[in-house]
Amino acid sequence: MSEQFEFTLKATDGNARLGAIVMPRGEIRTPAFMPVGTAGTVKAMYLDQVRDLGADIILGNTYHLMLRPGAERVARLGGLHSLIRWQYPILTDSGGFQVMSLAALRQIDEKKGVTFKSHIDGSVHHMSPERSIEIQGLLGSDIQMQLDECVRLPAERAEIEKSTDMSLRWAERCRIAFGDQPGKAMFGIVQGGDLPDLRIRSARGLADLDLKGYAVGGLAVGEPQEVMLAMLETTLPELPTTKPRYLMGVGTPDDILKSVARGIDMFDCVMPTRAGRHGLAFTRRGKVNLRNARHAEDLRPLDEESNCPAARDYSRAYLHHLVRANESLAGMLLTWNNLHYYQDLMQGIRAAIAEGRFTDFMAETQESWARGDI
Ligand SMILES: CNc1nc2c(CC[C@H]3O[C@@H](OC)[C@H](O)[C@@H]3OC)c3nc(N)[nH]c(=O)c3cc2[nH]1
Repeated sequence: MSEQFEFTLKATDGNARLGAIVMPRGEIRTPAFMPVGTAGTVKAMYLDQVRDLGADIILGNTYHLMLRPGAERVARLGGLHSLIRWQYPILTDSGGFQVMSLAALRQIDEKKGVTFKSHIDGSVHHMSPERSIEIQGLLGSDIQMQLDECVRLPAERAEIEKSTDMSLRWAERCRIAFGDQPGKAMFGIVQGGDLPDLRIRSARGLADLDLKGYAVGGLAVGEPQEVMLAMLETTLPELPTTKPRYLMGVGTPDDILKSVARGIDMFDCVMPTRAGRHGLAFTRRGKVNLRNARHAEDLRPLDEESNCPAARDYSRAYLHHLVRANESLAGMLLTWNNLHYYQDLMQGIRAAIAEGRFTDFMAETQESWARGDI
């Protein structure tokens, strides 16, 4: 395996970027959608299916994996890649976000980091910036995220400023803890809430650390889409064009199109997998809720023109039955359909940027959704 992490910008179309990250475990074509594999599995999917759909990289999550099976245990078992049988790149989040959204009894101390009780068994855990990087190393993560604090919106300026400045200092500690690991990368995470001056301060502070990549955090936390997009327009010009930009937790297909148009290279979101488990299908003609009784005797497939068997070969009537019966196969087929739809969208985005027709592609895609599900 080569010891490199090389991002190449191949083409631009407006602010939309076509690129690739070459790493020892494989190449990541950007704009990329990264399926979420929080606890070492992309729920309801076999990982060779995930790969066949076009995923170049999947996500793992430090918070979940440190609690179960445990970071040291994963290391003793040979690391995440061999344990879950995924030989390609893995990006792991640092755990801060899940601590704030899942754990009980959370305390944040700038020096010590976060102290929290496991939502699984109530055990108490401490995670400093250094420990988060150590855990991600034990997991064998290829792209590691700094420990940060993601401020929920709406929030007071004072709270956002204090948290953003602390996350910036934690980025420096994580960079030191990460050290020099050829072929791996540590990304900083831009915070700043919905305040442009703090977004700029955070982005410039991280840019000064000369990291291998930059995530835009603190978004997709309930703010309106226009606020998210405005923060991208404020933040992205402050980040180096030669490094990948990753918008955390985003998003719907429409979010992705509009964020690519503003210069984002990487996305992750539980939407396609979680929605699939709840009976919701993403299609070229918009979303279809298979729980709805109108599908009960509809023998049409989700999309007769799709090359995904889950979209092409099963009737809506059968999918409706499976969803209503809460059968495992419902989540399996709809997750398969949804991840196929997302990766097909990303492939269409990459081709459109390469051919200088991204604006038309975006408009045609949005019009197709608007025509609705005939
Ligand atoms: C949904 N919106 C959203 N998610 C977010 C996540 C979790 C993504 C992580 O959460 C898991 O998916 C639920 C995935 O494992 C992913 O890993 C990177 C964030 N993580 C960090 N460290 N900092 C942020 O500012 C942040 C913002 C987010 N906004």
